[in-house]
Amino acid sequence: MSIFSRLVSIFNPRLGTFLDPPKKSSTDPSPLRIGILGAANIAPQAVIGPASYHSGVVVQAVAARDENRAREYARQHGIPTVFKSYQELLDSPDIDAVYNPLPNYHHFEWTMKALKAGKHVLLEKPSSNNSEEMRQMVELAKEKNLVLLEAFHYRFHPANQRFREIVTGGSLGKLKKIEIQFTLPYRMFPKNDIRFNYDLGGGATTDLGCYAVSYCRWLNESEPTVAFAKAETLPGNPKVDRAMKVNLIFDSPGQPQVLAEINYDLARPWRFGLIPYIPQTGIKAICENGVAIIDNFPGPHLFHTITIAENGKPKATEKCYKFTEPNAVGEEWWPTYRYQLEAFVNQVRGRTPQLWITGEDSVAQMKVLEAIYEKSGLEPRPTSAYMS
Ligand SMILES: NC(=O)C1=CN([C@@H]2O[C@H](COP(=O)(O)OP(=O)(O)OC[C@H]3O[C@@H](n4cnc5c(N)ncnc54)[C@H](OP(=O)(O)O)[C@@H]3O)[C@@H](O)[C@H]2O)C=CC1
Ligand SMILES: O=C1OC[C@@H](O)[C@H](O)[C@H]1O
Repeated sequence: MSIFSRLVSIFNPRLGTFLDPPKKSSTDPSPLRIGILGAANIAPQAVIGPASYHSGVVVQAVAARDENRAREYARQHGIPTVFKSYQELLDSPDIDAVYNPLPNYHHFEWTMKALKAGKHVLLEKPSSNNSEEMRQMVELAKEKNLVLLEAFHYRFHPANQRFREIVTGGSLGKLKKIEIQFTLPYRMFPKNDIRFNYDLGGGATTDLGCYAVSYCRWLNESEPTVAFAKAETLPGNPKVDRAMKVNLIFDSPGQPQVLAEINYDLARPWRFGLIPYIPQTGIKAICENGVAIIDNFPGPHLFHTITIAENGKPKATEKCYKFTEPNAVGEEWWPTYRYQLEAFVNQVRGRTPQLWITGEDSVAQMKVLEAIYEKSGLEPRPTSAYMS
């Protein structure tokens, strides 16, 4: 245990355990063997860490464009096998499932190739660069009877499920308006980050906006129209949205119209050019009889508060790190990604996961992202050259 996690443990045992989780005491005799495409920054958080305390999974291999990079990454993260290329990993009979955290433009090609090679795929968000790409991936996964999951990890965490239950559960009345902020300060990502690269499918909409859109669609369980979308771009980078303000309208028969006001920014300029703003990651749901707020919806395992202000009642707050149902799986310190991995493995193994994101959901999601780019006047993200 590092000195840092020891110190954290003293003040917050839950966070301390999250930082230094107990290793699994045993591994299933035939665990799901995951291969990672690319020595990606996000993989330790999203898969390698969570797999280290999931008895049904091992991270078996990594492949990178540069073999030495893959070797170093494997050494750092204790991954037993290194492949010289992504295709070599896909061709291996020792890999059952693939985690695809490549830049968005490459999601389609390498997911299609993985499915063709008979591998299940955990695919990073956004699933693709457009709905046609995702439609083809979903079709192939179905044809091959393989699992394909867009990694919207936030949905699997009890805090977000609890927030949705509060908003849609009835006592606050019907939902009328949603406000979402997802902003990160300037310099959080370097200028050459994949997020600012049009050819790789970058942009604030594909990177951050996708969460906001996904959340609103989940709360409404219907598809919106894009009423307004105004982009801000970086100097010299006119095709990439640094930030965007978006209004979505959900108009379901028999329901009040719901307006979603969304604001996201990948590099929010500093106050007076000197002081970085802290990240904003909050959602406010305004209903007929009150308001509910969740802060930190993308990373509720680190911290979060759900605030409920029902008309005529004192304001209440809740925290929800664990499901309360008697047979529910999970620990207070589990991150969103661990809950997601649980669902992915259950689905592959033919056990019903507690929550799932269907391929159809991910296709519809991409339609909204396309519509946002269209409304804003920015070009659509480029379709993969691998598209037949
Ligand atoms: N679920 C979540 O919480 C998060 C999800 N993401 C998603 O994960 C994906 C990867 O993000 P992140 O880990 O930050 O990205 P990285 O910058 O770490 O890139 C991931 C991999 O993409 C490959 N790559 C990088 N640049 C290029 C390029 N110019 N051309 C071709 N391939 C390239 C590299 O593979 P190689 O090692 O083989 O060279 C790299 O390891 C994105 O889709 C992003 O949206 C990102 C962060 C959080
Ligand atoms: O969760 C996230 O937060 C930061 C983003 O840039 C990243 O891509 C996203 O998935």
